[in-house]
Amino acid sequence: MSQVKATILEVKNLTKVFTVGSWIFRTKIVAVDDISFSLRNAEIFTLAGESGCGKTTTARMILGFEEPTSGDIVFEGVSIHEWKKKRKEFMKKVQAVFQNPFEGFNPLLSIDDIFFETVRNYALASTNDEARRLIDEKLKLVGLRFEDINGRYSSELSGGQLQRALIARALLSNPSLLIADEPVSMVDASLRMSIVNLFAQLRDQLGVSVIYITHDLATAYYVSDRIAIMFRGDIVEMGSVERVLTDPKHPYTRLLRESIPEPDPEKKWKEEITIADTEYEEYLRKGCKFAGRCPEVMSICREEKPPEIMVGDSMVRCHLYKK
Ligand SMILES: Nc1ncnc2c1ncn2[C@@H]1O[C@H](COP(=O)(O)OP(=O)(O)OP(=O)(O)O)[C@@H](O)[C@H]1O
Repeated sequence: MSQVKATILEVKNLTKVFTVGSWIFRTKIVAVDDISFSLRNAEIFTLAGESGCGKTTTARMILGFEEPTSGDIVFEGVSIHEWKKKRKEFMKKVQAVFQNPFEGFNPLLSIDDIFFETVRNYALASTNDEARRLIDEKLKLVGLRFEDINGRYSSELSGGQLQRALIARALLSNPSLLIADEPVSMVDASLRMSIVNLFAQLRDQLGVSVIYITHDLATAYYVSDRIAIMFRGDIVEMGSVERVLTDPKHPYTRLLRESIPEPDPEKKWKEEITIADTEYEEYLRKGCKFAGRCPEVMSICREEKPPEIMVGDSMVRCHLYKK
């Protein structure tokens, strides 16, 4: 009998509006526009879409780094507003793995020191021996040994080794949720699959849930259970990865599957944001935000935002499927 897994995270009508531009030209960007999804225990859920669709902003709100404009996030049955009062406990349970492994460790400290510091910070062990055993155990899970990090600095490890070490450090506190934002886009192409595979292994061995954020539909297909495709702040399609990527319903998912751009390792978050006017328009469009590019556009698409429509077991936000 297949067991229904418990829900670990619920994202409810989450919205984030940024105001950008100079005082002469100010405009609003609805970076995340009323999105809802839930994540079950031991599930890998991918947020995919082009640059600027709101994936990272969603992750930052879940992690508590960004305040939602409206909506709620409920983790293990407790709202993030409540978790704010227990920040350290929350951070033990929800760990992040970011894109650039070279920025993940303080270059002035040896990696073993950083691991011991994390153990101390979260009070995860009462003796040095216990700390060492814990560190060994987590390194082993990601295919590293203590000798690989002992007395070594981040500049001495390869990108792949560093990303594994970052994942091992994230596991020290036995988190129930890992948020991995483009974790392999700066890792050598030949090593990407092995790192992505680690997430599946951690899900299966430890029951960890993972939010995997990526541009790369190939690794998403390989590793995820479910996927949400985002476009200009909206989730336009969501369902099992098998269904969404082999039989996409939304015209944007179809387009994305054919023309997914490579993640750009040079690209970093910039304080100053300049995007083309047409893109601003897309964020603020009142009907379907994809209407301007959709090969199957109808007049209603420019007028009304499509509702969430269930097609089989998946959700599609597209007027084509209105009954
Ligand atoms: N702090 C901020 N201030 C103003 N605008 C922001 C801020 N953070 C994000 N944005 C804007 O919100 C939109 C969504 O950005 P976000 O980084 O969430 O997208 P993304 O899908 O993760 O893209 P990428 O893959 O490039 O990181 C973009 O237009 C971005 O420029």
